[in-house]
Amino acid sequence: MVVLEGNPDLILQRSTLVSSEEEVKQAVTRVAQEITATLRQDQPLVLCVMGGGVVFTGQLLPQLVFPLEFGYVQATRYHNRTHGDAQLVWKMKPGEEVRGRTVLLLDDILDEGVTLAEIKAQCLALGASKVVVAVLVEKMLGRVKPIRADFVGLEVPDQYVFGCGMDAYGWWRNLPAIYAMQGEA
Ligand SMILES: O=P(O)(O)OC[C@H]1O[C@H](OP(=O)(O)OP(=O)(O)O)[C@H](O)[C@@H]1O
Ligand code: HPA
Repeated sequence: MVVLEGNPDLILQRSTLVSSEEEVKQAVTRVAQEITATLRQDQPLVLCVMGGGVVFTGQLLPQLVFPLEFGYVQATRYHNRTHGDAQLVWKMKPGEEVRGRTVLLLDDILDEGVTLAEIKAQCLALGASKVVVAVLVEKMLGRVKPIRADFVGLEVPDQYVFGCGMDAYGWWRNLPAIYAMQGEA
């Protein structure tokens, strides 16, 4: 069996393009327009879900033309692997600043939904008045998830995808397009 883990060049060689850079840009612009139409009066607190959310956030924020505040949370359950643990590990929890606010969570991918469901629940438990979720991509699993995203840029097939903030064994978050890793669901 070929080991892809420490071999970023091989990972990329053995992948297929899912969404081009242009498709990603268009999706981000559409999502920005949808969010603006919905939240422009809300003065939301926008929270990037680090680290995967960083590219989507960086592309989206300058296209949100209304007053907002910005911060981040960080949690992981994949640990640079291709399957997630049941348990989410918090690195930076939301704090008191969410109380009474409309919170907009920005992440790269809604896959099984465990991560965003837990972050949303945490924000609500801390007194957020509303939590809205936007993701660059949603993986089409064909089954019910514990959360639905309010805004979705692109739908991707049930394969392990990377690029645009999403890692492949820790590599390639920097790619401007989205790829599927061969042989990894
Ligand atoms: O919907 P789920 O199945 O819960 O998966 C989605 C989450 O998985 C990834 O995070 P990861 O745990 O890889 O941490 P990272 O952001 O540091 O990559 C991704 O950034 C999402 O936050
Ligand atoms: N790719 C990258 N990160 C992820 C994925 C994926 O398919 N699913 C959950 N986190």
